[in-house]
Amino acid sequence: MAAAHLRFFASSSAHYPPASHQHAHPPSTATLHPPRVIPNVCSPFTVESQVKEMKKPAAPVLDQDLSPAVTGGVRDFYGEDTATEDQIVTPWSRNVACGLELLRDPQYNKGLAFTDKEREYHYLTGLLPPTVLTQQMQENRILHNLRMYQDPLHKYVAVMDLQERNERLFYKVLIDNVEELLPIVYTPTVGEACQKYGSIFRRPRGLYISLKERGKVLDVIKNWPEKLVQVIVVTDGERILGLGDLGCQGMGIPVGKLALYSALGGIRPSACLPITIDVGTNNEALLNDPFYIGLRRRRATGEEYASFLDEFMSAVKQAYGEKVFIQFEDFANHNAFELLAKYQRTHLVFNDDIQGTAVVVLGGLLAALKLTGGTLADHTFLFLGAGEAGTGIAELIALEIAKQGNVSLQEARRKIWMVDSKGLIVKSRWESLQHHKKNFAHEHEGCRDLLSAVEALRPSVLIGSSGQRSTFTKEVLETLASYNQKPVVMALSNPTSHAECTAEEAYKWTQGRAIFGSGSPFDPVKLNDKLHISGQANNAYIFPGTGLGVIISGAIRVHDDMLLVAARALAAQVSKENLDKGLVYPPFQSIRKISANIAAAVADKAYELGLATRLPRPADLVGYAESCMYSPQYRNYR
Ligand SMILES: NC(=O)C1=CN([C@@H]2O[C@H](COP(=O)(O)OP(=O)(O)OC[C@H]3O[C@@H](n4cnc5c(N)ncnc54)[C@H](OP(=O)(O)O)[C@@H]3O)[C@@H](O)[C@H]2O)C=CC1
Ligand SMILES: CC(=O)C(=O)O
Ligand SMILES: [Mg+2]
Repeated sequence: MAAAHLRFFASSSAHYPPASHQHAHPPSTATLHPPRVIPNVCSPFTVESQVKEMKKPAAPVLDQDLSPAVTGGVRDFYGEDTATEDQIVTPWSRNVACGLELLRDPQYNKGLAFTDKEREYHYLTGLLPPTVLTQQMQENRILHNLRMYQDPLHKYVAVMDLQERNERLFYKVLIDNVEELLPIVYTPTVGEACQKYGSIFRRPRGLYISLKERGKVLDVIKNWPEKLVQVIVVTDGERILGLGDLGCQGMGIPVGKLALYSALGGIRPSACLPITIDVGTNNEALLNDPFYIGLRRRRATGEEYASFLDEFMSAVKQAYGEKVFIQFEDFANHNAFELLAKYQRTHLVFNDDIQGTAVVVLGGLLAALKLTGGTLADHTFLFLGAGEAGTGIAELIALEIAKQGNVSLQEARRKIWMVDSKGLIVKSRWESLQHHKKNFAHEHEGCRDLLSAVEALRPSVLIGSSGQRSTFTKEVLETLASYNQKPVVMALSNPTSHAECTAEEAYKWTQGRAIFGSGSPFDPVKLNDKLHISGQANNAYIFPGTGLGVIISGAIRVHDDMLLVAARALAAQVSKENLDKGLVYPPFQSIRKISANIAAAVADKAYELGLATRLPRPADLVGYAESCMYSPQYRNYR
C-alpha cells in the first residue's frame, strides 16, 4: 500500500512516541505517517546501546517490510522480542535528550536556534548565550566563516565539523550552496582529505570493518545505531579517485558520497551508512606513516579477500534486509567487475564507478548530440583508459546505440575504441586482455599511443578515464579539432590534478570549439572574448537520483534499462540556454529537481520491468519522489 512505502521517507524525529511508550528498540520510523503529514513538534530522542555484547547472535530478520505487526506497534526488527534465552541481543534503549547531551547530538542540536521555550523545556538555559538565531542566520554565519579560509582542506575540516555538530544546518548549508561546496565535500578536496585522513581525523564517521573482525562482521554492523538503513556506500580504499590505494583512509569517499545522497538526492541521513572494509593496504607510505588509521598489513587477496567480502555481504543482508541499496565505490578494477557480477545476482548492488559514470557520460553525450547533430551511431568514440569507468561507459553507449538503431550490441561496439597503458586495444592483443576489455578489441593495427590512435581512427568523441594527468596533449587536441567542427572532449579523471586536460587547454587547443566536460570542476574560461562554461561529467549527477528511484519503487535489482532511462532523464534536463553556453549538463544548482526526475525515470522503469515491490505505483512519480526527499529545516521541539 502507498502508505507503507511513504513511511520510509518521513522524518524520524517528528514521530517518536512519547517517552512513556518506549520500546526496547532504537527509534524507528516504522510507525511513521506519509511524509507530507509532519507535525510541528517532536522530542529529541537519542539512542544508546547499553551493553555491547551478550551471548550469541539473534536470529536475523530478512524481511525489511516494516508494516506494523498484527497487534500494532513496531516490527521486531532484529528478532529481539522473539529471541530465546540462548540468543544474544543488543539492548538498545532510547532517551529524551536534554542539556549538554542535546547540544552534543548532531541529529538534534540546533545551537543558537533553540528558542527560549525549547531552552527552558530541555534544560538548556545558561548553556547557550542569550541570542536566538534563525537557521538562515546560522547559515550566513557559517558561510562567512568558511569563505575566510583560503585552503580548501581547512574548509573541508570546517564543513565536516559542522556535520558532526549540527546535521540539519550542515545539510541546509550544503543544499543552498551546492555549487560552492561540492568541490569541498567532494572532488577535488575530498581526495586530499583522504590522503591526510589520519592527520585530520577528529571523530569517527561511518563503520570500519577490518579483517580483525572476520567471523564477527554481523556483530560489528549491529553496533551501528540506526536500524533503518536504506543506502550503503562501501569501499575497500584500493582505488580512491585517481589517487590509488589509500587503504582505510578511503573512508572520506563513502562519507562524502552519502552526504551527497542526502543533500542531492534527499535520502534521510539516518538511512545512509558509510562503510570502509579494511583488508590492509599496499601503500608503503601509509604503512610507514605513524598517523595511519588502518590495519598495518598488506592487502588480503584471493580466498582471504573473497570470503571476507562474502561474510560482509551476507551480514548486510541479515542486518538490513533484501532491499538495502549497496553502492560499491572506488574498488580496484581487479575486484570491482567481479564483485558486481557476483553480487548483482543476490543483492541490490550498484557500482558507481562502472555504472554511475556510464550514465552521466551517456547523458552528456545525448545532450551533446543537440549541438553536433546526428545520432550516437554517427560518432566514433575513443577512450584513454579501459578500466571500470572507461569500459562501463563504453558498454552503456553501445547498448544505447543498439537500442536506438536496432542493431546488435556487437555491431554497436565497433564504433568504440580504447587505449590502455599498453596502447590501442586490438584483436591481436586478445590473449592477454582482461575480460572487461575484450568486447572492444577490434581488427586493426596496433597504435602505441593516444596520438597515433587519434590519427588512425579520427574519433569525434574523446573520453579520458585513465587517471593520468595531461595526457590530452596539445598535439592530440589539435589533431582532433583539425577534422571535427565540434569535438566532444571529456576529461573524467579525478581529482583535478589527474585530469587528462584542463578546461583552458581543451578550449585553447580546439580554438574554442570543443564541447568539454570534466570529472572535477573547472572555472569558466575566457577565450577571444567568449566565456566558455564547462559541465561537470561526474557521477554525482546520477547516484543520488538513481538510489532514490530504486528506494521509492522498492526495486529489487538494478537493470541496465534503468541506467539508460536515467541517462535520458539527465539529458532531457539540459535546456536550450545551457546548450547555447556549450553546457551539456544542467547546473548543479537545480540538482534536487534533477535527482527527482532521474528517480522518477528509474522507478518508472523498475515498475515496467516488474522489479518494483512498492505497490501500487504512485501516479505522479516525480511529485512522489520530491515528497519523499529529506528537508534540513529545523523541527520545533516540545
Ligand atoms: N568523472 C567521474 O564521475 C568518474 C571519474 N573516474 C576517474 O577515472 C579514473 C579511472 O578510474 P577507473 O576507470 O576506475 O580506473 P581503472 O584503474 O579501472 O582504469 C584505469 C585505466 O587507465 C589505463 N591507464 C593507466 N595509465 C595509462 C596511460 N598512461 N595511458 C593510457 N591508459 C592508461 C589503465 O590501463 P591498464 O588497463 O593497461 O592498466 C586502465 O585501463 C580515475 O581518475 C577516477 O577518478 C572514475 C569514476 C567516475
Ligand atoms: C567520481 C568518482 O566516483 C571517482 O572519481 O571515482
Ligand atoms: Mg568513485
